Amino acid sequence: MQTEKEDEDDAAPEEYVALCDFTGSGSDQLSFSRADKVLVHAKPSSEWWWAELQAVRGYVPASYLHQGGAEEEEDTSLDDPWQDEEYFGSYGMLKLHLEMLSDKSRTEAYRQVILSNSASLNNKVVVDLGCGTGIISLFCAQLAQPSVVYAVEASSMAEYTKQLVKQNGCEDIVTVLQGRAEELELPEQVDVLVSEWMGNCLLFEFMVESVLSARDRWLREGGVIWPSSAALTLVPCQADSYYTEKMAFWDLNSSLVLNNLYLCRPLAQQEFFSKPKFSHLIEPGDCLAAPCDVVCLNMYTLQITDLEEIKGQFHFCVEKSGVFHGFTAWFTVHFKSLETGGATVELNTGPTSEPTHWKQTLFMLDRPVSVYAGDSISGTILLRRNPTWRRHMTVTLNWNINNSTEETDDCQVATKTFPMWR
Ligand SMILES: NC(=[NH2+])NCCC[C@H]1O[C@@H](n2cnc3c(N)ncnc32)[C@H](O)[C@@H]1O
Repeated sequence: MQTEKEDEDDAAPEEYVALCDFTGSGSDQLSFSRADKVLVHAKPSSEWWWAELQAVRGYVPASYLHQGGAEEEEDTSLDDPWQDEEYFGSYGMLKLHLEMLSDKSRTEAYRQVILSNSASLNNKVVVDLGCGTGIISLFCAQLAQPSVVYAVEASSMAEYTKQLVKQNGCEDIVTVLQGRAEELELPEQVDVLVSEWMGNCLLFEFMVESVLSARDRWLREGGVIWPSSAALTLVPCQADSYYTEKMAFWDLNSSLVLNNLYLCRPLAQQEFFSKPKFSHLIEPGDCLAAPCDVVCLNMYTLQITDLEEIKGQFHFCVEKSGVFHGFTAWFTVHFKSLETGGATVELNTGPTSEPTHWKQTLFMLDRPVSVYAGDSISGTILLRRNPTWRRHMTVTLNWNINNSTEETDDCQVATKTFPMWR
């Protein structure tokens, strides 16, 4: 990738600060750690710059660097790429815990896991990572006889969790440890690591990284992790009411104000369709094809580095003619039984299950397309983690539509990238 530019003696390199760690691949990429001061000598492209650190030169990803004076180094993006202050601050209040505890499917799935494995949990050492109010730890203590449950919780909710454990008579089994799992030590390895870590579109919040880090540090050889696997499912869908509400409203004379508001359409597209819609409830009848699992994660083998970019493929056969407004995504997690041959528990957040607090995630196309039974929609999905804001990602969908009708063999190819949220 060398150009004569990089070989020139530079006038004056610019100093940048690294926002997070970068491990170069290949001999011409320069590795660095968060907060390193990197000298940028040339910017041959918007994505890769030629830089120097401690007299070593190489290519660096521009998005990992931040230029600013001393005053800007106070910028939170340097100190808190995980936004932990805001993140754990929100979990220190009841709102999110009330939402999760009120989610019957979610809470009952975890209760079922403990109940159906109660015999095997006898005398086991369990850690509940991100225990919140401690409900899963209480299930363990009340429905089984583990020797100990370490309930790990970083937010200030842990103070109340300690009282809840005592109030429910479980203090001889459940030990609440307040702190980020990454900064805590447990007195022993564990037999079982259980956590409810799933975010919108499965990965948002990237709490999964904390689970994998805890697995690598605390789970003994042959130990069990719950959930044991996770799948992200996608389907092409109609979203007529959402489209009408947000976009058709601006068409001539369709809105209540009976004026020409047509010029607002590009604004509406940017404002309402450029990001995914969380908490979307898709009707089963809105699915234009059979859903497809596009990503499958094995929680025993998944590595933290795998989370940077996760790719999936799909091929949908349109089963009924309709309007292709977008894609809807949801996830399913499985809890393998501790007992050989025991039943696997499933928590499915899709449209054919009881709605959960996650509901589904809708990715709207810029323009709806009519599709007909027999057409096919195939392509790829790419979940790319944000190198700076570590709880965020972008979702890129590439698709092409193959019309089934003989007379036209036109194939419409398209792509769209959705930030979630940065
Ligand atoms: N399913 C989700 N999307 N969120 C539900 C679980 C999140 C709970 O885990 C806690 N939590 C999240 N990450 C951590 C961590 N690394 N260490 C300790 N507690 C954590 C967080 O404070 C909250 O109480």
